[in-house]
Formats: sequence, structure tokens, C-alpha cells
Amino acid sequence: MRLQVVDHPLVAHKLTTLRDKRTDSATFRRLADELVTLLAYEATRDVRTEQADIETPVAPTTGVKLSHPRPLVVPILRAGLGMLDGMVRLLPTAEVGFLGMVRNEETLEASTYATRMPEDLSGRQVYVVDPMLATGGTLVAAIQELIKRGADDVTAVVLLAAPEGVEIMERELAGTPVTVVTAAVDERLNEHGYIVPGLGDAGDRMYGSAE
Ligand SMILES: O=P(O)(O)OC[C@H]1O[C@H](OP(=O)(O)OP(=O)(O)O)[C@H](O)[C@@H]1O
Ligand SMILES: O=c1cc[nH]c(=O)[nH]1
Ligand SMILES: [Mg+2]
Repeated sequence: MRLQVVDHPLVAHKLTTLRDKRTDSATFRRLADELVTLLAYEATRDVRTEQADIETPVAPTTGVKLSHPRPLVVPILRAGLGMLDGMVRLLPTAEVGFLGMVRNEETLEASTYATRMPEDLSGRQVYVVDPMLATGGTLVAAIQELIKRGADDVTAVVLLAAPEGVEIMERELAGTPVTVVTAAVDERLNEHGYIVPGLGDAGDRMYGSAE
């Protein structure tokens, strides 16, 4: 597994406002959208392209376009939905699959409540989006499912990661073609499995408490 922390002043600035507990839901959603666009720029550096012959108004020339098969973007519901638009804005040809997953707040175990993705992902580049990599349980299970379906290149785009989650990913996904792109790796997890300093519950901050 490869880890890439995007070190950029615009990313750091937006992340600081996102973390701030006074930031309201509408602003939080806008910042998450802006941040994923900046992270996606780095995350798609190896997106597959093919040669494209075109004519400008002046002369014929050769450029590139995104290859087939199309990349797949998979937001992990709920909070990952807030990163979907920003991702597909940069990858306009992408197909979108959905994974609904929730972490049990007592046991911290992730479970899947909805899956809508192609059965066969062989030869596909897949971009999973979820704002938080905490214990890593959610992302490891999501990526194992993608690899089981044949995905041969998976990039997870997260806003924040905990060192504990990164370590689990490295252990559980050793030897797999996985990259994690994040705006920051924070200090640690607290006793409730929340990232410190983090930003709280990303899903609740975007959409309100689901209770
Ligand atoms: O790394 P982990 O310890 O597994 O935790 C991370 C997961 O927790 C959050 O989702 P949550 O379960 O709160 O669901 P939600 O998006 O519906 O709020 C977050 O969006 C991740 O999916
Ligand atoms: O800090 C955390 C950890 C898991 N899920 C969140 O939304 N926030
Ligand atoms: Mg949540």
C-alpha cells in the first residue's frame, strides 16, 4: 500500500475550517467538495489514458483522453457521498458504484448495508471516497470487496487519517495495488475510535445525526 499526504497550503487552509466545530453543515459540505477536488488532482495522477488524435482550429495534433474501461468511483455512504461530486467533476467519464457501510459505535466494527457496483471489476481503476480513515475497518472491508471483484488498481481518497488506521491498512492490504491519498494524518484515535484532533463525526456534520 502507498500513502500520499497532500501537502499544500490551500488544502491545509480548507481543512482547518472543516475541523472547526463552529463550521455549519452547508459550509462543511462546500469545503469537503472543494478539498476532494484538490486531493483528486493528486489521486488521479496515474489515471489511465490513451492517445487521441484531434484537430485544433489551426492544425492536427495528438493528445490524450481517459481510457476504457472507465474508472469507477465508489463513495462509502453516508459521508462519502459528500465527496462524490468533486470526484466526478474531475473524472467526467467515470462510472459510479455505491457502498453503504456503518461502523458500530460500541464495537467499532464496520458492516455493509447496501452494495450497488458491477460484479466484475477486472481491469478497472477504482477510486473509493470516504472522509475518514479511523480504525481502518471500513476501508479495509470496502477495498477487500473491490479486489475480490477483480479491481487491479484502487485509490482511496480520504480527508483525514489516523496513524492506527494507516497501520491496519498497511498490514491487511500488504501486497495489493492500493494507494491512500489524504489531506492529513492526525495524532491518534481516542477511546471512542474518533480521530484526534479530527473533525468529529463526518456524516453527522454533513447531514445531521441519523438517530
Ligand atoms: O475507519 P473506521 O473506524 O471504520 O471509521 C471510518 C468510518 O466511520 C464513518 O462512517 P460512519 O460509520 O459514521 O457512517 P456515516 O457515514 O453514515 O456517518 C466514516 O465516514 C467512515 O466510513
Ligand atoms: O473521527 C471519526 C472517526 C470515525 N468516523 C468519523 O466520522 N469520525
Ligand atoms: Mg458517521
